[in-house]
Amino acid sequence: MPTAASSPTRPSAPAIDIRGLRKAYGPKQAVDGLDLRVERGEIFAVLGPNGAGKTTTTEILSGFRVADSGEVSVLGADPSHAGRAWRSRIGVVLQSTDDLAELTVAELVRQFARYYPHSRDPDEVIDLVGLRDKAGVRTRGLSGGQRRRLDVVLGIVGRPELLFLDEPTTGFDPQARRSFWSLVRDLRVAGTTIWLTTHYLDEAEQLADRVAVVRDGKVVALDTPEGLSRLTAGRTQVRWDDGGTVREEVTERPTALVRDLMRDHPGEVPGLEIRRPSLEDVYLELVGAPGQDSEEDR
Ligand SMILES: Nc1ncnc2c1ncn2[C@@H]1O[C@H](COP(=O)(O)OP(=O)(O)OP(=O)(O)O)[C@@H](O)[C@H]1O
Repeated sequence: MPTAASSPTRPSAPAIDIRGLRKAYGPKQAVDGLDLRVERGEIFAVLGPNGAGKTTTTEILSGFRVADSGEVSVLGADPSHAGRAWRSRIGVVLQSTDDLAELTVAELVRQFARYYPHSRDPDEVIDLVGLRDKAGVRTRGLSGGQRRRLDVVLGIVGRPELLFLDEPTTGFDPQARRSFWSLVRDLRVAGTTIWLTTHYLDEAEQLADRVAVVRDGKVVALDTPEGLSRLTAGRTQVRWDDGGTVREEVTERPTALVRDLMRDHPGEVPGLEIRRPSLEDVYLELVGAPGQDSEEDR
């Protein structure tokens, strides 16, 4: 574990502090004035659709890409100028790594472990993600989901204080996702701060202490998963058949509305449906429903 001397960040300082972050690719503003603060020890999810700017932000925070403007502090340092000691304190699982395909899983993990001063036992970490029976297989022979699990091993073998996971469970089957989630929770219990980007709502809901919903490079909502769910509170859809026409009202007082409908319709209210919007409805409202034009498609 890092000593106080190797860890210049004050315990109360955030793990990540982002102010006014911007990054464009030509005319495309991928990150458009992002402000975020991630506390130490939390699992922070960045949830958004394809093209929302999640990968670009993660690459800037982990020192793989330089921002156009804004201030970024990660474990007390500017990632674009941070050195080897800083890098040994973070773990990164970016999308689509394709390195050293001729090495076996065990050889690659051992090689990575040597880069870090306080690395974990390579065999133990390989076990942890269920790749023990693939330890002797060349990495190019792995399936997509197995390769992703190997990426995760490479991200955590250095025992990072802060772990970046960019859409880590893409290509996982449901069982692998569940065991990955439990691994992430264990890492948090061990004190690791986790930055997790995802476009899976259930993943953010299951894992995150707080969730930033991003769209077009901006934060459109930031709260705990429960707080985001509360955005649906007080909004109930009541539908009924009004002489052959389907009517719908969104109301904070569904009981009163139904009472009025019962008065107008002695017996059954035709086609009565009452529905509270789910968290998914709220998310789609925030980021735009599938198929709806986003900046990416324009
Ligand atoms: N190297 C690049 N050159 C040009 N445009 C890019 C580049 N990388 C990303 N973009 C564009 O910037 C926007 C944000 O992309 P980014 O990959 O950061 O989003 P994302 O939220 O991670 O999406 P995904 O979930 O698809 O990975 C997109 O419109 C993307 O097409």
